[in-house]
Amino acid sequence: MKELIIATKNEGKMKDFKRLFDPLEIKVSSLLDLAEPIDDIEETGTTFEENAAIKAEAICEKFNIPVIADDSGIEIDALQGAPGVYSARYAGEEKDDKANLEKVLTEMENVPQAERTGRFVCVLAIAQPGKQTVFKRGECEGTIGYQAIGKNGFGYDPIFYPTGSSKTMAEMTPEEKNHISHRKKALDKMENWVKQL
Ligand SMILES: O=P(O)(O)OP(=O)(O)OP(=O)(O)OC[C@H]1O[C@@H](n2cnc3c(O)ncnc32)[C@H](O)[C@@H]1O
Ligand SMILES: [Mg+2]
Repeated sequence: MKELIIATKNEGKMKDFKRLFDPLEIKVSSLLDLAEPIDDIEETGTTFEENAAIKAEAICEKFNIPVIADDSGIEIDALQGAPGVYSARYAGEEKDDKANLEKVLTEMENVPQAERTGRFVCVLAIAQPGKQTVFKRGECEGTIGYQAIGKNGFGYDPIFYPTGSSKTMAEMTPEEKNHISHRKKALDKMENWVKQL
C-alpha cells in the first residue's frame, strides 16, 4: 500500500484523514505516528496557504519524501473573519478546543441568527522534493450556533451548522462530516495528484 506523511500533530484532523484516504488505498501517518519525535513547527504565516507550506516543506526537507500539510480554521463574518488562521490558539497558546469555542460563543452572544454566517476553510499544501509546493483549498459554509452541541469531531464542530443541516458537525457521524467537509473538498481537488504517487 502507498504511504504518505501528513505534517500534523492534530489527532482530530488525522481521524478525518485516515477515513478520507482509506478508499484511495493510501496509508497516512501523522507526525505523532513517527518513531522519532518531531519538534513543533512555528506557524508564522498570515494565510492558510503560508502556514500549510511552512509545515509541509519543513517535513519534506527533513525526510526527502512527498508530504501533505493541512492548515485550517473557521472564519466568522460577524468577527471580521476571526479566528481564521489563529483558530487553534484563539483562547491561548495551549490550544484548548473547548476554551476556543467558548471564546467564540461569548463574542457572538448578541449576534442575531441572520448574521451568524461563517465557514470552515482547509488548505492542503503538497510538498515534493525538488518541486514547487501545490495548494488545494476546500470551504464549507454554515452558521454558528448559540451553544455547543454534539460529541463527535473536534475543534469548533459543536458550534458549526453546515448550510442546510439541522445538526452541528459534532452531531454528525464521521461519514456524514467527511461527505461535506472543507477537508473532503480540498482532498477531492487533490485526487489527480494522489493518483500519480
Ligand atoms: O498544525 P497542526 O499540527 O496540523 O494542528 P493544529 O491543530 O495546530 O491545526 P491548525 O494550525 O491548522 O489549526 C486548525 C484549527 O482549526 C480548527 N479546525 C480545523 N478543522 C476543523 C474541523 O474539521 N472541525 C472543527 N474544527 C476545525 C481546530 O480548532 C484546529 O485546531
Ligand atoms: Mg497548527
